[in-house]
Amino acid sequence: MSAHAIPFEKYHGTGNDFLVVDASAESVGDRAAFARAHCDRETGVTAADAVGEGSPPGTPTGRRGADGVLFLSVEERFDPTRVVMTLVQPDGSTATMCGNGARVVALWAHERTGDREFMIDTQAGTRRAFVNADATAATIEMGEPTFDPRRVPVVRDGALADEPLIDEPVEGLRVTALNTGVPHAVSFVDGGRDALDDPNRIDEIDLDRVAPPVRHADVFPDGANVNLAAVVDDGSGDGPAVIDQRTFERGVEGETQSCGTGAVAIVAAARRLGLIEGDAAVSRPPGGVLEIEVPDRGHATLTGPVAHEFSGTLPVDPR
Ligand SMILES: N[C@H](CCC[C@H](N)C(=O)O)C(=O)O
Repeated sequence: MSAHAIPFEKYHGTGNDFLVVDASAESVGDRAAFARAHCDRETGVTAADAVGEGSPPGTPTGRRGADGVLFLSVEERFDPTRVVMTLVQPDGSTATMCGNGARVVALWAHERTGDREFMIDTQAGTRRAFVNADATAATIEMGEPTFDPRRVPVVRDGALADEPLIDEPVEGLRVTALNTGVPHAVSFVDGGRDALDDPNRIDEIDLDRVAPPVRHADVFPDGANVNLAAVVDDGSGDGPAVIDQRTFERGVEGETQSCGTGAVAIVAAARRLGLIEGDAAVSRPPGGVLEIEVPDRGHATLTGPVAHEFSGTLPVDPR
């Protein structure tokens, strides 16, 4: 292991946790190896790697490792300030977009610049981001979700080649396929987290068993993140719809505490299937509460809490 260590910071948005490295100040030659080593849930980064000020161990996620490394560079010569974001995942792959990661980027950039509005350059496009007045939450414009099979992407032969994949069986789950910056499969189940009497409720499903065949199905040439969703309130009364969420993430190859592109995908799919009323909804992944808007046209938005956990240094070459 090389002795050379670089500064990092750890943040999370609704339990989706990320290491942040300032890519304009630090150079990491092998980003995939860095992410694989330090994101590992058994041997990766811990609060014990923290130095200086920051929250003590027992921080909100409190777990070893992370769901990815955000390599960021701020470009203050633009107005609003731009931040170039690259997310390298625990398996070493790069994701084109990450909703909770982009919310972390906004808070990180706010803490550096004092600004509240940013343009974040992702591989899925440039996204506007806002930090709230007391810097406890951030909103991201997420682009327009698409069900277009060429853009999810979904690949099928013959007459189905140009058809979107809507509420159809794939490897044992009924799913709807769409892209919200990254590919998602959404499967609606009956009981929400609190429906304790329902044997089919969302938390009774063995996601680590049912998701991988869908995630690797031939119809998804780039793979897919796999979401379970239960409509708890359809939004026909007072207030927005409420949906419980669980997501198995490509690149993490496991369930995460929260997924922002997944939350947007669930709300967009629920609208498409006529399961909810209105264009605003609340999604409740295990790690917290996200607010989503999916208007008929234009950007979806994603809002939710985001927090700094601790700062420290890590070996740049962990092999
Ligand atoms: N957690 C992220 C999604 C990362 C995307 C990634 N897992 C992939 O598609 O490879 C989010 O909040 O949107």
